[in-house]
Amino acid sequence: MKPAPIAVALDTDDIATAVRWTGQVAPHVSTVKVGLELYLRYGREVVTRVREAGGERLFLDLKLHDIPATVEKAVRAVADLTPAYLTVHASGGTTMIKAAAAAAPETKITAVTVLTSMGEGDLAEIGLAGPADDAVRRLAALAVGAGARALVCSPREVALVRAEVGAGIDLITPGVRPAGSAADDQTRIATPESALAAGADLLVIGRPITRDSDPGRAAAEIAAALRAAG
Ligand SMILES: O=C(O)c1cc(=O)[nH]c(=O)n1[C@@H]1O[C@H](COP(=O)(O)O)[C@@H](O)[C@H]1O
Repeated sequence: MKPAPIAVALDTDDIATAVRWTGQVAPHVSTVKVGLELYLRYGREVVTRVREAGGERLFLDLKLHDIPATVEKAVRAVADLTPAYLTVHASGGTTMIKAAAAAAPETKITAVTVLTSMGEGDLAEIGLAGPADDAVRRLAALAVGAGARALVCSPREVALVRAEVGAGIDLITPGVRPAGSAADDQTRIATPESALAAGADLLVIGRPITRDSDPGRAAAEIAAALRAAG
């Protein structure tokens, strides 16, 4: 069976746990995501170990955001790991995103628009009053213009981002919660089925899978629900 378009967020500070989760979920999902918690502790070793455990297609979520020269060198430092996706913050601007894209031609530089944890109050506090939509749309257009080949936004903005950037750009949505699952620190959320129906290409799902007593079963259930809905 074709694996579901899900990237499981391996958010743990323990490499053995990340390897175990990967073995459990890999038969059911297309991608695994290594983020800051794991990468900052173990570096490239974790990428090797996760791949050995079956997590061949890698989403490296380092959310880079710095001056263009520094981001370019940081991207170059991990380019040989050939992640399918590598994140930068879209708010780093055009020159920074261009530098990232030039440094890793084989990887889809993935621009994070507005974090899915941010609600209207958080946005107002940093000077982005109103719903997230406008900022997400603006940052999405800027990032694609600068060479980003994938975007991260919440499931609630997928349709408007697709209308803005068209086909050919991968739209990736965290903030995914199966019905009845705790929201945790996520604010702009939707169910897996509705994120996919809205046009997402890849759903990032962490705790609803990894917190389960059987992450393999949890991933298989969400994958089956997506197949049934599609
Ligand atoms: O870039 C990301 O992956 C990301 C962007 C964003 O806006 N929101 C967001 O939650 N993420 C990541 O997606 C994952 C979501 O995990 P859960 O909330 O446990 O499903 C975490 O690893 C976050 O770092």
